[in-house]
Amino acid sequence: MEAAAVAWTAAGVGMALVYWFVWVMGAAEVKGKRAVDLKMGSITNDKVRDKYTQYWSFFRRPKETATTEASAEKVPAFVDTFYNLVTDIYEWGWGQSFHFSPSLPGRSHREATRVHEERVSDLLGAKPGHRLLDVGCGVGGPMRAIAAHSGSQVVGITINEYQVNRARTHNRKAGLDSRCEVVCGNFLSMPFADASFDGAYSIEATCHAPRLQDVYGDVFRVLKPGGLYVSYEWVTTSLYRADNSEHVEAIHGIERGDALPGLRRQDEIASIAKEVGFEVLKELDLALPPALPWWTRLKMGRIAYWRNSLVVRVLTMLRVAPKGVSEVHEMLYETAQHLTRGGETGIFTPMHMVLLRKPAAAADTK
Ligand SMILES: C=C(CC[C@@H](C)[C@H]1CC[C@H]2C3=CC[C@H]4[C@H](C)[C@@H](O)CC[C@]4(C)[C@H]3CC[C@]12C)C(C)C
Ligand SMILES: C[S@@+](CC[C@H](N)C(=O)[O-])C[C@H]1O[C@@H](n2cnc3c(N)ncnc32)[C@H](O)[C@@H]1O
Repeated sequence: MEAAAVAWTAAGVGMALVYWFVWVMGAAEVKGKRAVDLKMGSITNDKVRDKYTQYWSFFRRPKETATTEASAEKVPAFVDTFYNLVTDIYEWGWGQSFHFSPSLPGRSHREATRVHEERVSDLLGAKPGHRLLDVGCGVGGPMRAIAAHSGSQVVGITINEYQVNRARTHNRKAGLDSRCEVVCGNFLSMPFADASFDGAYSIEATCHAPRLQDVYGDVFRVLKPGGLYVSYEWVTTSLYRADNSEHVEAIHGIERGDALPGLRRQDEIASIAKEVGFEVLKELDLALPPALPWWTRLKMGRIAYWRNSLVVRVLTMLRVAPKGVSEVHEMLYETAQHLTRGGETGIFTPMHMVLLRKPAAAADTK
């Protein structure tokens, strides 16, 4: 009798622990995504591993993906696959804004994220009546913050259909669907009319473009003359040394784990903007002091990543999550180490900000 009671108690405690670990601890803090709801975008469960393998073999040597025209053309499709694989994990472990921001003393990550997004809105001078373009909008965290802060209309574009659906759901839930619209498409050739936006922005998204000229050129085309464009770019800084193997390893690690066809140098951005016709009004690395490190959030998350990895394994074993999720999670964990290294050494920044203007007298097309 006593043995039975012990067994029942142990079973009860076990169940409670699993519940706590997976449903409670594994649940989104403020993010709206729980571990038990992890999907791999529009990839069916039986294809997750194959898709991950295909992704990995394509981006294994990131620099080569941009150098031949044939492989550069394939980049958007592989970026789409990447976001099918990672979107739910990002939402679960990070939130609805897929970018970094400088830490703010005494303020939460959520607040620091919002401040970084509102800065874009303020740089653009966004206001009610303006129609803004969000280039590479993810699931729309920045779009909702900017629409709420400025009162403007925002149209977002993403290559990934699954993100379109997530973003629309979040917009509806936030009561912002009348001011936030989401379109599935390629930002290298956008389905928008010439001179149809008052302003545009991209937050940590154009780094996926094999040629920055293509995306900047198309943003230039859809902006009204006099319209402003703000971009937060992922770049290597002047501290990066191509003959330093540690530097090379960190940068390759960042490129491989983030679907990047080769990072650009910080000093290339403004000249590319000018090449397509923009005036450069401001250029600043927002990660430089007095800004506090953006990578501390990644470092602080280590215990949570360990827990997440266990949760993902348990869910895969229980067949709640598809096979292959653990590999994707592991890849992200390694990417986080490379990003941290890039931040600590100062060879990489994810927030090189440029404020650009299409000249008032510019022709409507590039
Ligand atoms: C701009 C891009 C994405 C930037 C970041 C939002 C993401 C870069 C690396 C991601 C993560 C790394 C570790 C994950 C962790 C192992 C997991 O348990 C929970 C999610 C992570 C923290 C995940 C979250 C998003 C990132 C920080 C790129 C793609 C251009
Ligand atoms: C790291 S996420 C950033 C999302 C959003 N800006 C944010 O901060 O939350 C990069 C985004 O760029 C989009 N993207 C990448 N390449 C694209 C392309 N060729 N066309 C359209 N969107 C693209 C991805 O689908 C994703 O939504």
